[in-house]
Amino acid sequence: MPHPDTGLDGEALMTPVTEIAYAKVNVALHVRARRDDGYHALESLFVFAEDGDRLQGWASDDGAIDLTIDGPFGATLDAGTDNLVLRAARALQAYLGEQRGAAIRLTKNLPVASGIGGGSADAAATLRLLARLWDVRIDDGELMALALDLGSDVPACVVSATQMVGGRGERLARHAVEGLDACPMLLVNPGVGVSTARIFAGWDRVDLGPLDGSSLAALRDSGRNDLEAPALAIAPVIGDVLAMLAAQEDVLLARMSGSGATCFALFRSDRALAAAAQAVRQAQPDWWVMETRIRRA
Ligand SMILES: C[C@@](CO)(OP(=O)(O)O)[C@H](O)COP(=O)(O)OP(=O)(O)OC[C@H]1O[C@@H](n2ccc(N)nc2=O)[C@H](O)[C@@H]1O
Ligand SMILES: Nc1ncnc2c1ncn2[C@@H]1O[C@H](COP(=O)(O)OP(=O)(O)O)[C@@H](O)[C@H]1O
Repeated sequence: MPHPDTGLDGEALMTPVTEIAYAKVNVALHVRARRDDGYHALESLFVFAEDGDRLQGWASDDGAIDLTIDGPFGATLDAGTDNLVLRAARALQAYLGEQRGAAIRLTKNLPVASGIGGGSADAAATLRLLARLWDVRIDDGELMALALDLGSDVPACVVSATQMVGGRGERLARHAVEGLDACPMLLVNPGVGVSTARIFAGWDRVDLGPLDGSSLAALRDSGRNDLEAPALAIAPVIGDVLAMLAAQEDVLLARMSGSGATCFALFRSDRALAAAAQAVRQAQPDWWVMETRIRRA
């Protein structure tokens, strides 16, 4: 069946509403404690890339949510009921208590299960998309509760701006750091998917202390990703990614994001970013590489 955006002759029929599910990066991620509910208490500085997955939506009045997936990583993801796009849409329908429908097209540009919150960003973008498509206004607190129910990272992804994040992901505070806005950023994934739950389970339960997010220098010198060690134990290739990024010219900071395996590097200039991207692609043609910038807070 043709998608609603094109007729049989390819002619445009309806203009979709579009949202970008911006890739999330943890500039630093301190794990402070294991909580009684099984989640971990975190302190993390979240930034978002200017790029990510793309969602397009068309309203329908039959109450059904129809999801199609394409894009470079589309084939690695199931459009079944567990998909976070469908879970988010169902959650919003239940909250509204009415069955408005939509056809959603997800263009999956981000690798799955890779520490840059692709699924969480998709869920958040779905909430934003459907609120626009159905023209509903949701109270901020209620929107955040809906989001948290879908995953720890989803509230921060709803905002998609630089934030200090605490709790298991529900405590959010906008947090500007000089030098981060629009900073050139490279994302590299060596092609291994890692399970977030498994990486948290490998944390050694040693609290190495709070996060100082007062400056880029503090984030670089005393910031950590406490999930790097358990992730390296499961996927040692992450060490190769980190070494390659750290060796690039004019790199400001290189680290793993989230539970991995994607690593990021921040650069002093667009030129340094382009040179590093080229070097990584040349050395490792099978790795996924994305050149982007940090979204302005
Ligand atoms: C590690 C982080 C850092 O931003 O990112 P990703 O690696 O997923 O991108 C997040 O905390 C991931 O958030 P999210 O991916 O939404 O996780 P959830 O679906 O809520 O939880 C998946 C599993 O991870 C563990 N988990 C998650 C969050 C948290 N604060 N403590 C945990 O222990 C739990 O075992 C949970 O069952
Ligand atoms: N739309 C989606 N995009 C990515 N992953 C999804 C999606 N829906 C469900 N998932 C599942 O969510 C899990 C976490 O995916 P993702 O958010 O990409 O990784 P991470 O939490 O490490 O950043 C994956 O195991 C995947 O199967």
